[in-house]
Amino acid sequence: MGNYVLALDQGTTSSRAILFDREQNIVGMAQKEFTQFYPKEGWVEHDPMEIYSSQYAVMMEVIAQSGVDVREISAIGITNQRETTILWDKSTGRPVYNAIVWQCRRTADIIDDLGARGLSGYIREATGLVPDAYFSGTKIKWILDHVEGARERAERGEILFGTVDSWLIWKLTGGAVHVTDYTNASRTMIYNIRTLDWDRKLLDALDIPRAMLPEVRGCSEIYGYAAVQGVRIPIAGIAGDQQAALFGQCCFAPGEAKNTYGTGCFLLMNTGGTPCVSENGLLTTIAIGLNGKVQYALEGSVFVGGAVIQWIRDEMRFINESRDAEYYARKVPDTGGVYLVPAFTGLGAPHWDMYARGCIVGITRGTRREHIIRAAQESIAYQSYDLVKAMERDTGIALAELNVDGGASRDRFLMQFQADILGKRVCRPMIRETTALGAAYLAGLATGVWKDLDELKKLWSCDIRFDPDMEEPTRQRLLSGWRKAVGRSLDWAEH
Ligand SMILES: Nc1ncnc2c1ncn2[C@@H]1O[C@H](COP(=O)(O)OP(=O)(O)O)[C@@H](O)[C@H]1O
Ligand SMILES: O=P(O)(O)OC[C@H](O)CO
Repeated sequence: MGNYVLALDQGTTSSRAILFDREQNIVGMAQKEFTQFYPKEGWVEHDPMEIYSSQYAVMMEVIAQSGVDVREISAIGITNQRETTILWDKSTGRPVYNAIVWQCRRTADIIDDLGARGLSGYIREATGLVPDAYFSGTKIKWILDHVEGARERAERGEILFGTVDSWLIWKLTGGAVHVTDYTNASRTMIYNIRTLDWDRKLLDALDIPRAMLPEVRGCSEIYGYAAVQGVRIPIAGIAGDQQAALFGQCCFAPGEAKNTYGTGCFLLMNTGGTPCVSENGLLTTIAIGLNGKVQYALEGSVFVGGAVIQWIRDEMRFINESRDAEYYARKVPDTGGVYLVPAFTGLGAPHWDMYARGCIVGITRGTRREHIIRAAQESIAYQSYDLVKAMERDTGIALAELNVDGGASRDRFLMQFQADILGKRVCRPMIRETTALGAAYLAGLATGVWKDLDELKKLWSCDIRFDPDMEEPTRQRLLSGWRKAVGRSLDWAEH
């Protein structure tokens, strides 16, 4: 058995590969951004071939760069942007359409139609999800409806569906394996999280043939082998990226939670072996499936988190690099009363408004670029605040502190503001790449690199703590402004 585990982390904006050793040290890391397509207002697509080629390139790069002999790599773990939907031709391995990305709003009317047919309650009950264009189900239907002959071919099993994990495994195994795991299946809106099977009623409602669906497996087992430099490496772990981060933060027990600041923000709490139903706009989802048993989680999903910094950088051109946001935010003592609500693709939890759109309010003659940059950063923390409060109301558990990770968690201004606005300590772990670490854990557990969860927990440690330092009246005043600003963005787009 080798001494290394390779994690492939296929995110919304980039593909990453990270090589870990047994002591959980990062031995090598490679990352590649890939193209985002916005063919129409509110639509978001990726090229599945570019997803695969960028992921394959970083995998090879990290191996070459680390100098590790491939025979020393025990296993590959896969983690991925969730819900993003890919359909491909089984015989050629070619996608039949671009990947429809989780953020894409094009299927909002299909959701409205399901609601009109009285299925909203059933969707919540069976899948744990709030009916929304976010999830894969309506995206599959859209492709089947719009690509000529696709439904008939899917019925014959000639066209396959997969989330990004399935797609990567299919490609890496040379078309031999068509699987997904419980966590990714739980994000499709066609998977029943209680019976642990694809849901017949929802498949019928969306006219999705069962023959095109992958087999759903546990998160830590050998699914197949990838041939790398002539060596067969087992692919032995799969989890959607948010669940992988929860696992990578060692939130193995009920009540343990983390918040990830990536493209979006995702707060997940492990709720144990029975699904916990939210009354505050959170999702019930599968946290992990190990040894034939699943654990559930409550999740708050915010669509635009770190992505608002990219928008400030790429569309507004206020900054050159994401890390400059912190510098400019600190140049002003506050936002001067400005709020930015980044409802660019609607609002997720706790509002679930597909027709909300972004707004900047409170602008005066004195508003400067710095104020807007700071308002953008603060919006990430306010949205996360709303998630924490919803979760505390649902579970009756007051979080003692917030465990954080993800690309935007390196922004110290943001982390301090998060602690201030929450009135809670924020704790950032030594390894911020917890998503990849979670995938590595799953693959390493399946192949004997690590013995059990206790061994993993022993090696985990918090690196930096941010303690709250804001007067209560200020906190309340800022939060009340945020609530007013959110009100302005709701139900904006025509429908
Ligand atoms: N120094 C920084 N300050 C603020 N935001 C950042 C910084 N670095 C990265 N980000 C944001 O973090 C996000 C990328 O985080 P990452 O965890 O890599 O996301 P994903 O897995 O969604 O691709 C981007 O949206 C980016 O704007
Ligand atoms: O790519 P990320 O890290 O923003 O994660 C995307 C989520 O999985 C979407 O649900």
